[in-house]
Amino acid sequence: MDFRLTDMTDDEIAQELSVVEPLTDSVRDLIDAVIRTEVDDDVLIAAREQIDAVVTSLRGNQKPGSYGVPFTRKLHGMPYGNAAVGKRNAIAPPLRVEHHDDGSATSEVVLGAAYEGPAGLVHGGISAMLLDQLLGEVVSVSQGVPCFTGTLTVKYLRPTPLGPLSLRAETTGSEGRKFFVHAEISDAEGPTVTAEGIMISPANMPRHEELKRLRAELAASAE
Ligand SMILES: CCCCCCCCCCCCCCCC(=O)SCCNC(=O)CCNC(=O)[C@H](O)C(C)(C)COP(=O)(O)OP(=O)(O)OC[C@H]1O[C@@H](n2cnc3c(N)ncnc32)[C@H](O)[C@@H]1OP(=O)(O)O
Repeated sequence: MDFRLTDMTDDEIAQELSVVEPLTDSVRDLIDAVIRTEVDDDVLIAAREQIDAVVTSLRGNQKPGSYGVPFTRKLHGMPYGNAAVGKRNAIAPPLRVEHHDDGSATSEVVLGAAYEGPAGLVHGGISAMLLDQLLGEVVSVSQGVPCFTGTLTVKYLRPTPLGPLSLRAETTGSEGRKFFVHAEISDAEGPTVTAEGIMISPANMPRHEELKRLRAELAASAE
């Protein structure tokens, strides 16, 4: 993982997010509106012209390549372009993960028309992506080392309806740099999809103690 550092302060990050997150929500709303609109063609054509004008204005100043994952001097990651949780990425479902003292992670999410596979149901690839993200986060945060997905096994128990869903993940064991994790998606009736993951802390990744030392060094150098 690339530990590219940013000098942004907590206040500057909060200020950026206060502007960017509502913009991302508006673009998500736009995606949903385009899927479900039944307005006439002339309204669609006018909408396209307005959207193209917005794109031109945003292209006025762009990063080269992807967003990447900058880290603050407290080694707090900012994966704002991330496909599953990027705060600037309107394609990402509105997923907010909560980490708990017992080492588990949970999320409540509402999936709308943009995440459809079979009619009225969540696309299987979206379910797999959400579970993969949760598995990666639960192990990375609870173990204090960033982990990559080595193997992801997904079992679709029954169709997952669009609408409100609950997600839960926990680490079930470890062997060296390998962590075994379990996660599931549930609707009001119970689990619809389960996943087992083998998440691996790559050999070249800083270990927990090393990360703590790096954080302390960077905090001291920022004073
Ligand atoms: C700062 C503190 C916290 C911060 C908190 C931040 C939050 C941060 C959240 C991140 C959340 C991300 C959530 C999305 C996660 C993705 O989407 S990651 C992207 C998808 N995954 C990838 O691209 C991974 C691609 N593969 C690789 O990079 C490498 O093959 C791996 C998986 C890192 C392994 O590389 P390696 O370390 O060189 O592995 P290696 O030494 O060969 O093997 C080590 C052990 O793992 C086993 N192994 C190797 N590959 C595999 C495999 N594919 N399957 C199963 N076992 C395997 C080996 O057999 C070996 O086992 P033992 O012999 O020790 O029993």
